[in-house]
Amino acid sequence: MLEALDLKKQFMKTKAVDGVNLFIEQGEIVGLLGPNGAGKSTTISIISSLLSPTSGDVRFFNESIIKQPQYLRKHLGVVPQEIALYENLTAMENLQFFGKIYRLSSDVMSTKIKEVLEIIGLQEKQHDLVKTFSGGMKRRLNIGVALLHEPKLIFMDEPTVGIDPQSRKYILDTVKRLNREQNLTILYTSHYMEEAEYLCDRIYIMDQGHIIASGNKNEIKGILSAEQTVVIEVETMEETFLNTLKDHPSVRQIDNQDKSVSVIVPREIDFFQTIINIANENGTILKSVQIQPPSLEDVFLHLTGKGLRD
Ligand SMILES: Nc1ncnc2c1ncn2[C@@H]1O[C@H](COP(=O)(O)OP(=O)(O)OP(=O)(O)O)[C@@H](O)[C@H]1O
Repeated sequence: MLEALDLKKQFMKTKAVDGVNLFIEQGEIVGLLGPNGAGKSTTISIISSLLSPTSGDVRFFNESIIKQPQYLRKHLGVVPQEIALYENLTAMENLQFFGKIYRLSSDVMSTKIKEVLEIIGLQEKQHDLVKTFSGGMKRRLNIGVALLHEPKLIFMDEPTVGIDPQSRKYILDTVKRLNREQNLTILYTSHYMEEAEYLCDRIYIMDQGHIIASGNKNEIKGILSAEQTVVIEVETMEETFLNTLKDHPSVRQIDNQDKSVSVIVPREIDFFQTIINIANENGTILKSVQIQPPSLEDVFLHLTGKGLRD
């Protein structure tokens, strides 16, 4: 359906996008994941035809969108990272305003607005001013605007940033439902690996302008198939415990959050006794030690050396 071929975008000295190749098949939910500044938003702007690449091409149903963006624009909905709504208008007035921009006839507009309000669950708030909405409700309306002209393809740029867990779940379930029931194709960018695990058929992981891994969830986790994650919960921990683990020759990666430490070590190694010894020698009281298969977050850490939310 859509293909990006060797995309590059340079802003002065910054190579924001540096040779990105990706494709999206009809009916898929594709994840584009990466930390801040990885180049996700720039990639989305280019493949939405809002920004020209320094070089490379984007094809929508085999036609270059760089020469002919109109066909893509007709069939594409974009949910931008920044909320793009009029605060002093009601939800209904916002939808009507954007409906006019899409040049919907008044009959089509009222049917579509009704449908969209139901999808985003804001029927009861349709006459309320947007400035009275919570962050989650604004995000939902932002999605509603992108659905008005019945797009075939939708790009969502971190639609769950900064909202409460209930709205987040609502948005994730709406994305799944739109894909399943309306065969909407979705490109979804996020910092959250668990969202990608829940939603996406295929995933691209991006860092510093490059795609550093791609595939379905199992293929990506397979990158760490020779390794295991040991999750250590502690009652109390001395700094030397962490430092000794960090310096241990079998430890490939270590991540510490509060009273939990997770280390990636080769699968064939029995690390259990080693951890107990290091804890005893460094005044650390263990609560539990568990061995887990690698998560997508572990793969990310392994590939980039940093957490997705760093
Ligand atoms: N208009 C611009 N002018 C100059 N530099 C830019 C511009 N837009 C983006 N950049 C730089 O390009 C790089 C990639 O930015 P981009 O916003 O695409 O990343 P991102 O992965 O979407 O990050 P985030 O998750 O924070 O939105 C960053 O170093 C950013 O500072």
